[in-house]
Amino acid sequence: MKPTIIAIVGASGSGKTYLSKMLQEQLGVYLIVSHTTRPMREGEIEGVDHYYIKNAHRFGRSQMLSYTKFADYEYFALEEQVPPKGYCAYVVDERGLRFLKENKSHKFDIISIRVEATMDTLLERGIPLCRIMRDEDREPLPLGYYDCVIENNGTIEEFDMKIYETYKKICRWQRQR
Ligand SMILES: Nc1ncnc2c1ncn2[C@@H]1O[C@H](COP(=O)(O)OP(=O)(O)OP(=O)(O)O)[C@@H](O)[C@H]1O
Repeated sequence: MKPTIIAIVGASGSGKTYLSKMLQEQLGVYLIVSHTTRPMREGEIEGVDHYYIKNAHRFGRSQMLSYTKFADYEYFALEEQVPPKGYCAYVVDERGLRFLKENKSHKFDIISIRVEATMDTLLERGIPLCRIMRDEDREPLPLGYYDCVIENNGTIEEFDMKIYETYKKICRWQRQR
């Protein structure tokens, strides 16, 4: 069986990082850490949140699992970061997900999760407006494009529960393949 990549997509501040850390820490899913040319934000850690690099030139496109340019910064992961079997989680944007599905489906099973949060929710959680506005650069995909959609407008406990249920569903699908 091919390795399964759980690709996580959502607006800035919607809860993608939280979801990926839940999968990693509570459910033992391997997490693919992206490389990025974006500067490190306060509180972020090299190798945990991203690998922070000056430019992507020394990495060939053929080595890349997925590549995207977002708000003038490059983001990518390498194919060699995918474990040889089992599940891994990967936070990507819409362009990255399309690239993955179109170019890597012969090597990996790609299951996408969309995290949805309203503008009111993002503002209530204190997500800075500049982070929300950056999302204008995104190329939205219809909700039907995703395998799973998680609405994250409630409490963190509700989100935890939805994450757990979604992961169980993905495991069930993969067992039945
Ligand atoms: N249901 C929730 N209730 C309260 N806080 C939440 C909930 N979901 C996520 N958060 C918090 O909202 C903040 C933003 O979440 P997170 O960092 O996971 O977003 P993100 O989608 O990864 O954002 P970005 O793309 O900008 O990195 C975090 O502090 C997270 O802990």
